[in-house]
Amino acid sequence: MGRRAKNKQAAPQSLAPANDASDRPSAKKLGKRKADADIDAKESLSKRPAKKARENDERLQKAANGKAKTQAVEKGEKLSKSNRRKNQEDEDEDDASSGSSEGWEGVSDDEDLKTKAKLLFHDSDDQEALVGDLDDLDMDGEDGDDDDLLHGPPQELDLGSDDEELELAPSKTKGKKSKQHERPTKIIPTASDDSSDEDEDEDGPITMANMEARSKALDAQAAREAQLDLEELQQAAQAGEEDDDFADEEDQDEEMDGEGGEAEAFHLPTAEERDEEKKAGWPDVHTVQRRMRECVRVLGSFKRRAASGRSRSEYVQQLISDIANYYGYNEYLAEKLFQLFPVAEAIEFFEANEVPRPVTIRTNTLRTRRRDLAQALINRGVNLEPIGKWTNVGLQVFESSVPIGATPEYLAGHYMLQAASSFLPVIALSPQPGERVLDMASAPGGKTTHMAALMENTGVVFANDANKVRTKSLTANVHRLGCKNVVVCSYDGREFPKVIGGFDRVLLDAPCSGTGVISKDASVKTNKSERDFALLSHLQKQLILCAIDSVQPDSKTGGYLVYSTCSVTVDENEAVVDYALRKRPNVKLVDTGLEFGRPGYTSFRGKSFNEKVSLTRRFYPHVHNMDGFYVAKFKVEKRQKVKAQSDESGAVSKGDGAMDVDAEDTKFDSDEDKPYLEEAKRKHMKAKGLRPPPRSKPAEPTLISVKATA
Ligand SMILES: C[S@@+](CC[C@H](N)C(=O)[O-])C[C@H]1O[C@@H](n2cnc3c(N)ncnc32)[C@H](O)[C@@H]1O
Repeated sequence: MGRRAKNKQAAPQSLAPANDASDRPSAKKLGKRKADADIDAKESLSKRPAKKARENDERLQKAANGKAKTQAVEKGEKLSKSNRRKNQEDEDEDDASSGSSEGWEGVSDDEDLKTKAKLLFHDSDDQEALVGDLDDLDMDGEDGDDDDLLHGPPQELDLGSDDEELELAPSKTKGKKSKQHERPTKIIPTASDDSSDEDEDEDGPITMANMEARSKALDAQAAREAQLDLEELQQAAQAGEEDDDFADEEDQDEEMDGEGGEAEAFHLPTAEERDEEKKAGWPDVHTVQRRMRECVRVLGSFKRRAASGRSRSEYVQQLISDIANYYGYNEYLAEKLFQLFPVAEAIEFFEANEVPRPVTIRTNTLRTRRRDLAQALINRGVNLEPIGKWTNVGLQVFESSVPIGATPEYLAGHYMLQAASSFLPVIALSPQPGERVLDMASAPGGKTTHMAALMENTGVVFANDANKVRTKSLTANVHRLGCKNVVVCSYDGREFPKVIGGFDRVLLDAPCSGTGVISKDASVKTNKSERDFALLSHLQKQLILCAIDSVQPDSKTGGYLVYSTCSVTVDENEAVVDYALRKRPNVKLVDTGLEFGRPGYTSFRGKSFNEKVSLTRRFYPHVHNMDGFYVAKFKVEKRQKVKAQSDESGAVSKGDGAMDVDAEDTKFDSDEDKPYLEEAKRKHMKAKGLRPPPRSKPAEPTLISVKATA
């Protein structure tokens, strides 16, 4: 348990811009934080984009006064996890969104899958490695985390999950009167975000009558926000390097501290000192905070601020080590996540993982309309608002006097409790009425039921999940929501398209590490190792090839695959997509059609990916105030086996519009992952005090699809 995790659980964070113009890090949070709790609380609020700080200064001040009190108490104490949760509940009596995911988790049983996978791949060379992998997962099972690994993060699965579990979800506001003006942050900034408390009172609660007008106002506000963001970005670009501006502020702060005689010169521990410190026990939380702040500051302007003789990597190492300690991650994962962002932004990401995401529901349009649902829930004392203009079925719940997972409307299937990020892959896939669609890893069915609704209960959705136990909650949700076009089945996804193929569209919401949903399942912080990522990536690569092969390229209306995960790591996202592009030249990436999200990486730490990977989209808790998520959309075209033909001049040409596809080259390539898997296994054995076998000789490099150009 990290210092941060022990000591602090803030209220839901700043408003998150939905447009890409504002997809940049806001003020450098940690750098601004003082150990002083009051200031810390204010700064937590200051994470709002600068324009909001300008426009909402008064409102923020008010809010800060309230929050600072609570946080001051929290800061000073070391709380156990349960105490922390309790504290959060008390603190958030007025905060309907916080902590509500607790207790929704579906616990899955992977026995079936493991047995099945062993049977399935017993005969196949390609799959041998996988059988080994699953055995390895068994070893992990000793640590109790193989369930996650095989079945994806439970918290992602919770969000549309089992009824009983939802009913357990505590309503933080039970018995409290709905107070529109005290609502927490929202996923998308809207008109009311920028209005003062008085404005909000004037607007009053949402009713059926004013909902449309309110929606329009939200859209207009979002457009204004986008414009402001753009202006801000332009100003920032003109003003020069942001980090330096920020650092200057810090310098001033420090000078002031110095005047008060409080500032001490910062000493970056050496590697030996760090080791000693670890043995002796970590320094107090204030020291760690200060050190992190200093490291961020120095790394923001290294040449100017670094102590002489100290390298950048020393600061980075210290910072990662402190992040791991402070937020409670294993160092491997802390480093992996840290590497995804610029330094100051990384801190924002880790901070965001300490804060619950807003509670959101998806209207089931098979049963009701959003405005009718909203009105019915408002009448029950639920305080809610449309999520944003990018979805016409989502509602964000701010507070509720009834358990949101047990209202008559919920039981009648009028809505699904579902994370906003989970809407995205379905919006991207955009299944059409009358189509044949496969949801390859579908339990507990949040996305399946969304697709069934978009298809207006026509056509057919094959909802598959390898885990039989989990298909029970899937079936329950399918029934509750009145989906009549869904066929539930339970195969290992890697059996498709042998089981059945020829789909107009396929969704592969892949089993993943869950690094995007750490705020819901903190166990991810410590139970994911290098080996897990290697195994998961391997499984995801196998699944994606099967998903591609299950799409009907001739489909008159579709021919699409959407690949998604609730993880932010490159191994599970861009690397998998890039692999699919290499192995299946008959697919291409297309625009997801999603209005926001950051582009996928085209290069990352020395690895280069297909440049079209920038069409894929990344979503982050600290940027979009939704779970970390990744979405890629492929168009599958006809496979053409065209051998290269030399023209008369001897030059090699391809057939008209054809791709070079060689059956051998496009099989799943276990060899590609083999070294990583082996290395991971060696490390695992070493960690267990076992002697790893000698490294096998690296295989001769193989030629990939180069027949035409050879
Ligand atoms: C991220 S969850 C899916 C969530 C689901 N799409 C939803 O929206 O409710 C991943 C799912 O993959 C399933 N799974 C794991 N390995 C699988 C495999 N080899 N084939 C098919 N499904 C698998 C897990 O049981 C888990 O339910």
